Amino acid sequence: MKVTVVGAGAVGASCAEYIAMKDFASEVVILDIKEGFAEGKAMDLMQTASLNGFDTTIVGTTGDYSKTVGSDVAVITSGIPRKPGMTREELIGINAGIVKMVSENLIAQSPEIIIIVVSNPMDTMTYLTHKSTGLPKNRIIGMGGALDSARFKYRLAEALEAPISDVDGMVIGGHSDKGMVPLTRMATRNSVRVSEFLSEEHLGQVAADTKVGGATLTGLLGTSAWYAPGAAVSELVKAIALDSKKIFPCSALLEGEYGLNDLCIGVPVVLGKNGIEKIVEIELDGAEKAKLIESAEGVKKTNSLLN
Ligand SMILES: NC(=O)c1ccc[n+]([C@@H]2O[C@H](COP(=O)([O-])OP(=O)(O)OC[C@H]3O[C@@H](n4cnc5c(N)ncnc54)[C@H](O)[C@@H]3O)[C@@H](O)[C@H]2O)c1
Ligand SMILES: O=C(O)C[C@H](O)C(=O)O
Repeated sequence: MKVTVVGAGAVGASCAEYIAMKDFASEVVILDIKEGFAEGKAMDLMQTASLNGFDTTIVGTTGDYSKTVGSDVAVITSGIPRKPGMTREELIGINAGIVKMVSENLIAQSPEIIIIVVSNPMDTMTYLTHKSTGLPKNRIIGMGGALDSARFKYRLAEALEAPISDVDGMVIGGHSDKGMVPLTRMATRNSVRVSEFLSEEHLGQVAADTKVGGATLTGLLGTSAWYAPGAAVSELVKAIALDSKKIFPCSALLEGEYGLNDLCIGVPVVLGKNGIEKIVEIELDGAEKAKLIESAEGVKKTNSLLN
């Protein structure tokens, strides 16, 4: 499997590192516009290969898309991150132009490519990629829910004082501070609903902390996070590479599912060699449905800013 990562910044480099460490890809190409930056990141990462025990070849390039030819999967991380106090939605002005141009360049070299969109505001950037490229809907995937769910599990484990490996849970909805929908009712600790252990108030706090997970880290770091985003992307790429049919919440183009149309938003999907192999419609209760609809309204409002 050949993977291209566009953007050699914090998230792009982290994606490339985790993909290489998991050792399922033959080649990772990192592309950036900053002269020499991707080449430097690729060389530095290649010098970890004998230490970390992987055989993936990592190549860097400054803007030469011919190096990406024949990629099976591309990850778009190019664009600006937010600073403390900003929302993801404020990034649309600069990032929309970048994501549109990058996706066109990728497809010109690799017509069969599967694209994973990471740049923010991610749901709107995923929608833009659908609208501007016309690729089949299974081949454009937005990464947000996998990260938000990892943060949800972190917060649940903290509240439960339990190991994270004992905890399961999922976040659907838009990848935004307000739009995320952590499914607290369905979250479990080793198959037992977490509501058996945590009060409604405590679970409400877990959900609130999960929703501002990205903003909290941006406040601490001065720029947005990269380790968990990179790890989340690597899991999606791995599921495609290994055709594993695992379920992740991803931003997918909806055409009636969940009663929603003409937007990309986080819902559970089955990932395999064809990208999104199935959108899974789970039974939501009234409150969860209402939150998802409100989240979709927020995403559509941001989509309306695309020109
Ligand atoms: N979806 C998610 O869950 C998630 C998680 C973390 C970050 N993000 C988003 O990912 C994006 C990248 O974040 P980061 O922290 O890596 O930023 P960063 O500034 O560290 O890196 C961005 C890189 O993109 C490059 N770039 C800009 N224009 C380009 C172009 N036209 N072609 C190729 N490269 C280009 C820049 O030179 C830079 O190296 C941001 O928009 C951020 O909000 C999304
Ligand atoms: O918070 C951000 O702006 C980056 C990313 O979407 C995240 O959730 O870490």
